[in-house]
Amino acid sequence: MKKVLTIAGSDSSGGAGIQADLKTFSAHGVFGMSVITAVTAQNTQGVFAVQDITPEMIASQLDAIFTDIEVDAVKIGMVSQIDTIKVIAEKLRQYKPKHIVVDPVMVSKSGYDLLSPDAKEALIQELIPLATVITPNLPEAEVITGRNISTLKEMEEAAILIHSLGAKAVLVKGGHLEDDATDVSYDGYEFTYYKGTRIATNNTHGTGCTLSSSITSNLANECPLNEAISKAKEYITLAIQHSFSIGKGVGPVHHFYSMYQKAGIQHV
Ligand SMILES: Nc1ncnc2c1ncn2[C@@H]1O[C@H](COP(=O)(O)OP(=O)(O)OP(=O)(O)O)[C@@H](O)[C@H]1O
Ligand SMILES: Cc1ncc(COP(=O)(O)O)c(N)n1
Repeated sequence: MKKVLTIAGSDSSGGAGIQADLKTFSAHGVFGMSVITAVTAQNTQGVFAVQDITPEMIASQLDAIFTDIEVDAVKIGMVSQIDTIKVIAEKLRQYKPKHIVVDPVMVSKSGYDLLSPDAKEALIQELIPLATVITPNLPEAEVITGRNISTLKEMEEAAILIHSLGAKAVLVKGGHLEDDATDVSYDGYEFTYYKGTRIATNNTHGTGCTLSSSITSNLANECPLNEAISKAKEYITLAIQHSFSIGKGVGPVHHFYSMYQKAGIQHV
């Protein structure tokens, strides 16, 4: 069984962060491990408090995993602070996992800063050069490039710019577009388009975490990058189609559909 690691924050309500990542890993049949960077008190309505884990504790978690277990792919989500980013980058440069998927989480769907504003530059300089693929949504791509992005053409231009910062490939996600939820990737040679019809639902908590964890699982399972992304796009589309309301705000996506489907069991 392939072994995958998420380095991310905990979402107490289970829709995003570490919890979404581990659910996605299980649904893909890979063995999930986690390094927790921050604990958030959040629910479907908002983020109410954040406690960052110390850089020393993050380093210890990474050492514990990498000195014992061969890791097939890593995903990075919420990284919170400059020192958190620096220690993660240092350890990943030391242990050199084959695949690193960077989801540059900045602001939650509910509008809370999950990345300290002064840490944006560190994320760009330290994590982008390590990325097999980086998966910004439109607001994140705007912060990284300093440009406004609202069309497919502007998404392509942003992908070229972010690629030039050192990522091997870039996937600009269209979840925040007005029309279709089409994503575009660029690997330095060509663009690939992942078409998605917009699903009319408010329950999209953790879509980005789920997509990046699905890509990570597929890379661990030795899919070439474009196939890893297109399978992940199918997975997130099904997960959004089967999302549901819990609580009073933005509900989570459904993670077990592919398992039910494989087993021939009706979705419940
Ligand atoms: N309403 C929707 N219908 C269909 N696909 C969607 C919808 N919303 C998002 N997606 C898709 O979900 C994936 C994640 O994109 P999105 O832009 O939502 O990421 P994100 O903003 O980083 O998510 P999050 O911040 O919740 O982790 C992309 O493939 C995007 O196209
Ligand atoms: C710990 C953690 N990581 C990531 C997100 C982003 O997800 P969303 O944009 O859906 O709020 C989050 N809310 N919490």
